[in-house]
Amino acid sequence: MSVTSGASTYMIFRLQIDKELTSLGDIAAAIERTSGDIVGIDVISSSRASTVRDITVNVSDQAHSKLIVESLQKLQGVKVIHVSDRTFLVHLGGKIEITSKIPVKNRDDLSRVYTPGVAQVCTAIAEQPNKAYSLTIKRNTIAVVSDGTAVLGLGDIGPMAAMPVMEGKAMLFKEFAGVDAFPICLDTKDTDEIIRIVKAIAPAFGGINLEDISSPRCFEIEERLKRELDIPVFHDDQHGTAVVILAGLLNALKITGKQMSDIKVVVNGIGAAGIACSKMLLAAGVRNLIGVDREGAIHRNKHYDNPHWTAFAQLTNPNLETGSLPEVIKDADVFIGVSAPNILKVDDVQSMAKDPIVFAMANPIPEIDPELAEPYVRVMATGRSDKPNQINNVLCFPGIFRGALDCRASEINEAMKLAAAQAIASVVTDEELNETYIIPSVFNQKVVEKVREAVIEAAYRTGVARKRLRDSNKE
Ligand SMILES: NC(=O)C1=CN([C@@H]2O[C@H](COP(=O)(O)OP(=O)(O)OC[C@H]3O[C@@H](n4cnc5c(N)ncnc54)[C@H](O)[C@@H]3O)[C@@H](O)[C@H]2O)C=CC1
Ligand SMILES: CC(=O)C(=O)O
Ligand SMILES: [Mg+2]
Repeated sequence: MSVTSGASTYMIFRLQIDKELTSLGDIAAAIERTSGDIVGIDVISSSRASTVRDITVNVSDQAHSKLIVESLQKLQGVKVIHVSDRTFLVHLGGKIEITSKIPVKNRDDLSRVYTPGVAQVCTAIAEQPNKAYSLTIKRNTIAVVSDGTAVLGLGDIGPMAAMPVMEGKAMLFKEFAGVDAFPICLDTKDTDEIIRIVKAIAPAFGGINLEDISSPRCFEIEERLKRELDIPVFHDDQHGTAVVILAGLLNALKITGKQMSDIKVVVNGIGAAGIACSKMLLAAGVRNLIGVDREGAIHRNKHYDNPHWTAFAQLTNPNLETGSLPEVIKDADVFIGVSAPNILKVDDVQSMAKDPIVFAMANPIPEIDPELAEPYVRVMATGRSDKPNQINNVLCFPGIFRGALDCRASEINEAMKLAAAQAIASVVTDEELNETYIIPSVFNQKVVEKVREAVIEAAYRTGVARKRLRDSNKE
C-alpha cells in the first residue's frame, strides 16, 4: 500500500439509522465490502425508531470514502447525514489559544493587571529593559515565523495556508517543553522586509524559530537576524533537522558497525535542510558526502548561480562524482532525502553498499515508500509520525529552545546543536537499540529533559548563557 499524506486516513460517517429496517451488522458489512476498516462506533442520539451514529473508518483516500458513502446509501433505512475528516475536525477554529494566568474578577484585579497598576511595571522595564524577562512573557515565549514559501514538502503555498503547520509547531512547543509560541505568517517574500519585521516584533520574544522559508533566502534571513538580534534565532528546517539526522545516524551506525569517516553519504535535496544537515555531518566526521539536487550531483567543477551551492561544492564530493541520483547512489552507505516524494527507487536502494541506511524525510510523503524499501535496507527512517524511526525536527526544537530560554542564551551555537544531537541519540540505550528503534519517540519524556540539560551545559561552556547557572537550574 502506498503512503498517503495521512490527512484523510480516518473519516467519520454520521448516519441516521432506521432501527426497523437496518442493523449495525448490515452497516458494518456494507463498509467491509468496500475494504473499509471500522475503527470506532459512537452513538450520537437514539430514539425508539432510529439512532444517529458516528462510524469512524480507516480509508485509503477520498475515492474510497465516496465508495463507502455509495455503499451505505444503498442500504434501506440509512441516511448519510454528513461525512467528516478527523484531521479537519481537529483544525476547526485553529489548534491553540491564549489563556490568562490570573483571574480578573473585580476592580482591584483590573487595576493591578491593567491601568493604573501596570504603568509602574512599564516604567520599571523602560528604566531597566532586562526586567522584560521577569515582568513579561518574554522569557518563555518565542515566535514561529514563516513566509509560507517552503511549507513541509508542499512548496510555496503562501502564509495563510502555512498557518496550520505553524500552529502545530506552536502547539508542540507548549505540549513537549512548556514553551509559549506564537505562529506568525508573513505576507511577504522580501528578505529585507522579513528581517525588518522580525526585528520589529523581537522585543516581545525570548527567541525566534524560523520555519518553512525557502532556500536560499532562508540563509540570509537567519544569518542577518542572528547578527542583529540578541536573542536566539534558529531556522528549524536547517538546524532542527540536522540535529535529529545526526542523532539518528550516530545510532544507525552503531547497528551497521561503520564509522563516520568511512561511509559514503548521499544527501538528496540541497535546500535548507540538505545544506545544514550536510554541514553537521561533515563536522561529525563524514568525509565522503555527495549532494544531489534536481540537476544531479553537485561538484566543484561546475558553476552554480546559487552561492550556497558553490560553497557546498567546495566542502563535499571529494571524488568529483557526477550524474543523477541513480548513478551517484551506487555503493553509498547512507541516503538522506530532504527533497520530494517518491524519487528514490527500489533499484537505487539495491545498488547501495551492504547494510544500507535510508532516511527518507520529505514530508508528508517520503522519497520512498518505507514498505517498498524495507526488504532491502538495514535501517529505514522517515519524518512521519505513523512509522517507526521518526526522524523529525520535533525531537529537537522544543528541547533546544527550552534549554536556550532557561539559561537565557544569546544564541544557539554549534556546540549547543551537537550537544542536542548527542542527547537525543543517548535516550536510546545500547540494550534498546535495534533497526526499528534508532531514535526515541517524540513522546519519550526523557528527550526534552536531556536535550535541555545538554544545551544549557554547552551554552555555559561556550559563554553564551546570560543567566546565573544556579537560577537556570532552578527552572
Ligand atoms: N523530517 C523532518 O524533520 C524534515 C523534513 N523536511 C522535508 O525536507 C524537504 C525539503 O525541505 P527544505 O529543505 O525546508 O526545503 P527547500 O525548499 O529549502 O529545499 C528543497 C530542495 O530539494 C530540491 N528538490 C526538490 N525536488 C527534487 C528532486 N526531485 N530531486 C532532487 N532535489 C529536489 C530543491 O531543488 C531544493 O533544493 C521537505 O519535503 C520537507 O518536508 C524538512 C525539514 C525537516
Ligand atoms: C518537519 C518540518 O519542519 C518540515 O517538514 O518542514
Ligand atoms: Mg519545516
